[in-house]
Amino acid sequence: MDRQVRLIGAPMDLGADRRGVDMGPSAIRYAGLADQLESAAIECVDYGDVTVPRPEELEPVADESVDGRAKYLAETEVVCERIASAVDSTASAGEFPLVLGGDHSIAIGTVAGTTADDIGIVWFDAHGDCNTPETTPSGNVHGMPLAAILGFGSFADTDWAHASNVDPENVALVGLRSLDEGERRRIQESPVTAYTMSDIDDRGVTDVVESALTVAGDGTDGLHVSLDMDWLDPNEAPGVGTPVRGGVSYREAHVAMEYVANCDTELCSMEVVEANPILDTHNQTAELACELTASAMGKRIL
Ligand SMILES: NC(=[NH2+])NCCC[C@H](N)C(=O)O
Ligand SMILES: [Mn+2]
Ligand SMILES: [Mn+2]
Repeated sequence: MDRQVRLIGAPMDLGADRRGVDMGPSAIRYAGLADQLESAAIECVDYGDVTVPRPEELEPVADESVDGRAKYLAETEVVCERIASAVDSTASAGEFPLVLGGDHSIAIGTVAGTTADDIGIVWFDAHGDCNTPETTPSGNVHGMPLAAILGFGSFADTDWAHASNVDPENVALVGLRSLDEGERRRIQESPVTAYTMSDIDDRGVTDVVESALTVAGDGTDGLHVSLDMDWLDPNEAPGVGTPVRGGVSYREAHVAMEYVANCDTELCSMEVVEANPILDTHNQTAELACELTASAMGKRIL
């Protein structure tokens, strides 16, 4: 990374069922992200956290049916606008925005803040995150951010979420192994490219990640990388709210991030999400989040 990295904390937990993921940014900082970047000669400055309302402070939503379909969507919009503005001013200052989650709903804000005309996205996740308020089984917005960014279902008219600079043709999901029925159909019907864990089993992680980077980088002028810690196997990353067996290994995750760092298309933003210290073992998941982002920023073994 040739630009200074600006850390933006997004202590967001309104999109997930489990409390504690709001402590992700502190846990990742505590694990030593700034030091790791600096030891790899990557300059780093900490912007602090964007403000997120706590669920206890919020008025219960009167219309239960709306609330049930996408919980805290109005509050998510407010938080995502704050994240977008932090990302936008970071990019405008010539720095690189690295957003620390928080649950995955924050990705809507990161992408909304990107300044490139055409961006591609690589989404490393066990889940598709392509539910809409119409298909969600849980009502949790962290299961919907990619659908929101791509304007699926009723997200088509939400201009705070639906990103005009992202063509679904330039979006690749990597590592899928848990899909709800509605999002499975949505992914099959859309031009998004999805690589499941079976593809990684068959082809190996480097081949899959190379293809994903080509999908996202071809004809675009910026690359956004979204790293959900539940992409990894729960043995490596136990501190996540929605763990799914059969994820990538420690080394597979590192090599994937090294490929991200070497990609020809310029990286324009990244977020690392879903690390939840309450569910973790000795901060193992946040430490891994920190190591993997350092690899994506260009840290090397030798
Ligand atoms: N970012 C995540 N961890 N998402 C998990 C989503 C789980 C499930 N598919 C749902 O929509 O509720
Ligand atoms: Mn996930
Ligand atoms: Mn996710």
